[in-house]
Amino acid sequence: MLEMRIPSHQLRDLLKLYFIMGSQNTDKDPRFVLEEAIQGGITLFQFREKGEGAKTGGEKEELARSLMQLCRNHGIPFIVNDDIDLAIAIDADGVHVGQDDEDVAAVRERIGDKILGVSAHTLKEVEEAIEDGADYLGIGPIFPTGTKPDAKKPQGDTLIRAVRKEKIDIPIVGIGGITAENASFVIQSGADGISLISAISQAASPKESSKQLLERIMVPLAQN
Ligand SMILES: Cc1ncsc1CCOP(=O)(O)O
Ligand SMILES: C=C1C=NC(C)=NC1=N
Ligand SMILES: [Mg+2]
Repeated sequence: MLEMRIPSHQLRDLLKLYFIMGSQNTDKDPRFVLEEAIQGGITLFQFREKGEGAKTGGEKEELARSLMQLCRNHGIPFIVNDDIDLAIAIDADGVHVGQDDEDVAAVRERIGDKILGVSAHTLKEVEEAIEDGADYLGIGPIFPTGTKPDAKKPQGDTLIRAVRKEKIDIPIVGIGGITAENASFVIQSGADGISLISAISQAASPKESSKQLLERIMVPLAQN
């Protein structure tokens, strides 16, 4: 059937509480963690099986399918990080790519109208990503993070504010070291949501942590 790119307002709602996880980000069963996070109110999920201890090949695909099913049971879109082949093979709802991954325009060509997220660290990268067909941007790291060893220098809200100052209103999610304590700061900078890994994947209760994060951003979101 005729498909179309997701409308920005719909995507903004999805980006509110964007949980990202791979099996390497938790000592628990990732399926349990995701189910809890969904119960706690996450609005979008990204499967990011990458780095030390990550699964590969068939094991990775099997976990992806299992986590995607949990999302599908609750109407949560399922995004795959970096691995375009996997995203297409399992018919995921979208992909997220970084600056060192496949060329964004080429990815857009391959995935059709699926959701396409791009990481950006400078205004130039922001403008290029938009030109190449990105639906949303992941901007960060906002704060220091221990989760991504090769993360760039933390930039606070500088770039998000600069983008909004340029009247560029593409959906934006902040990322990097985000917790319940600093979540509102990210929204106040002009982001449409927060994306994070350890604040939920390493929480004693992923469900309670998700709930608390959502509570912390509701008011700031209403003021944007
Ligand atoms: C994938 C990624 N990109 C920039 S920082 C980061 C890791 C975010 O993990 P955490 O939310 O645990 O800081
Ligand atoms: C690096 C990333 C930046 N932003 C998002 C949303 N996901 C990522 N994997
Ligand atoms: Mg990447």
